[in-house]
Amino acid sequence: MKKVGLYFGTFNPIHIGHLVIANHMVEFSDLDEVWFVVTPQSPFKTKKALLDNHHRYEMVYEATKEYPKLRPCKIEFDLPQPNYTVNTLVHLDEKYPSGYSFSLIMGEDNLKSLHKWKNYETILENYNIYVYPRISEGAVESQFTQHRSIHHVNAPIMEISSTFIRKEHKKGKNIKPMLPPEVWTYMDEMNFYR
Ligand SMILES: Nc1ncnc2c1ncn2[C@@H]1O[C@H](COP(=O)(O)OP(=O)(O)OP(=O)(O)O)[C@@H](O)[C@H]1O
Ligand SMILES: O=C(O)c1ccc[n+]([C@@H]2O[C@H](COP(=O)([O-])O)[C@@H](O)[C@H]2O)c1
Repeated sequence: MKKVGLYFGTFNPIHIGHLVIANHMVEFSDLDEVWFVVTPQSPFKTKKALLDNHHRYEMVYEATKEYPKLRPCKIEFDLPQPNYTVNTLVHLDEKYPSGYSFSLIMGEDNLKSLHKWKNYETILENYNIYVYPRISEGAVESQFTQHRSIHHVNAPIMEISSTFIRKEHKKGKNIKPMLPPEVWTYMDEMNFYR
């Protein structure tokens, strides 16, 4: 049975914060692989400045191609939008009926809003969630603090965001060290976020 951690995000673009977390999860938890699930439309986000799905996927592909345990995943491209994670999980279980066991990966910031996710109780009943630390406001709801499906992994804190990268790149600042080199090259050649 292959244990797969699903790391959902818009990845607009993927940056080294994402990559460090995913690699840490795969090296220091019982997960065998991490799949970056590129989300066309996150339920809590607007589509502003959102690159086409295929470009975001391509950047995830470029960022992960030298890491055999990290993989890009486009399963949500053909699912209804906005993309509710619970629907995607059902779809993945149908597509991979045996040999795979899926879990979620999320930052502590997302755990703080998990009670607003569609059918979050169903998610917790059926899937484990691996949580990494993240600096953020607010508190984790008490229902989640001792939950049997929630596992904390002490990954490094990397406070980089795609929003910052897009904004500062547009202003002409050098944001190259925050991106995997292949992503920087692709983004630069394609003139993204200018
Ligand atoms: N530096 C980081 N360290 C750890 N987790 C992160 C980091 N940046 C984003 N994440 C988390 O990774 C997941 C995927 O990231 P996503 O691309 O959706 O967000 P983002 O990088 O914050 O983008 P944006 O700034 O465009 O909102 C989200 O759950 C997000 O909270
Ligand atoms: O299913 C939901 O209700 C739901 C609500 C908010 C976010 N999500 C998922 O969590 C991912 C990260 O969310 P965000 O807003 O931090 O980018 C996003 O890409 C979605 O796949 C899912």
